Amino acid sequence: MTGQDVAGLEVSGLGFSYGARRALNDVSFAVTQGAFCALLGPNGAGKSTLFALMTRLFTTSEGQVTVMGHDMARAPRQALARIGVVFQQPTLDLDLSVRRNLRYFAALHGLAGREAEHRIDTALERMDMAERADEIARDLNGGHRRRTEIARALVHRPAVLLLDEPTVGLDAEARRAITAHVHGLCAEDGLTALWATHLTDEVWPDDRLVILHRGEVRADGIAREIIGDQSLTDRFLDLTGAST
Ligand SMILES: Nc1ncnc2c1ncn2[C@@H]1O[C@H](COP(=O)(O)OP(=O)(O)OP(=O)(O)O)[C@@H](O)[C@H]1O
Repeated sequence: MTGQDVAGLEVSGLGFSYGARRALNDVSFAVTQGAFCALLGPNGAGKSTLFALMTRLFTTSEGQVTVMGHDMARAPRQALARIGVVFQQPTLDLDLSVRRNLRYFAALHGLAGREAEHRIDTALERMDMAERADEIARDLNGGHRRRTEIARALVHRPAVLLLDEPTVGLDAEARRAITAHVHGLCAEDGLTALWATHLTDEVWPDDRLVILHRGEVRADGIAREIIGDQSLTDRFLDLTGAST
C-alpha cells in the first residue's frame, strides 16, 4: 500500500492480559486517513488498555499497531511522532498560561522560537482558543481546558489524533462543541481521529464506528449502517447489554 492507501491507524490481532484477566482479545480494525472513528464501549470494555497499547505505554507480543504505515513495535519513533494524544485525565499545568502549556509541549518535541510560536498560534486558532492564549489554565472552564489539550496535541502536526473519553466531566454544550471541532479537524485538515467514548450521542451517523465490549470488537462499520432502524443506544444495548 502507498500514499492514501495506507491506513491512518491500523490495529490487528491485538491481545493483552493483566495477569489472568483478559482485557483485549484479537482486536482488529483500520481507520482510513481523514476519518473520524468513534470507539464506543461501556466501562471496562478495554478502551483505556487499547489506548495504552496505541501510545506505547504498554507493549504486547500479541498483534500489531501501525500508524501511517509505521509499526509501533518495530519503528516506535516514527509511529509515535505521528500521533497526538488527549488522555482521559487532564494534564495541563494549571499555573501556566495556555500558550506556555503549549510552548512547553513544543519544546519536548524539539520545537522552539518562531516555528514553535507559529505552530502554537495555528493550533490555538484551529480550536478557537487564540484569544485565550494568555489566560492561566486554572481560569478556564472545563471545555476550554479540553480544547487547550487538543490544541497542544496538534502542535507537532500529528496525522492521527487519539482521544480517550475527552468529554468526561463536560456539560452538554461543551461536549457538543468539542465533538464538532474534532470532526472539523478530520473533514478539513485530513486528520485521522480515534475518539473513545461510552456516550452514544457523540457518534454522528456518517462516522466510522467500532464497538468494543469485553475486550472484543462487536461491530465495525459506518455508524448509520450499524444502527439500521434502531437508535444507537438500543443497538449498543443489544450488542453489549450495557446501558449508556
Ligand atoms: N491494572 C489493571 N489490573 C487488572 N485489571 C485491569 C487493570 N486495568 C484494567 N483492568 C481490567 O481490564 C479490563 C479493561 O479495562 P479498561 O480500563 O481498558 O477498560 P475501559 O473500556 O477503558 O473502561 P473505563 O471506561 O472504565 O476506563 C477491565 O475488565 C478492567 O477491570
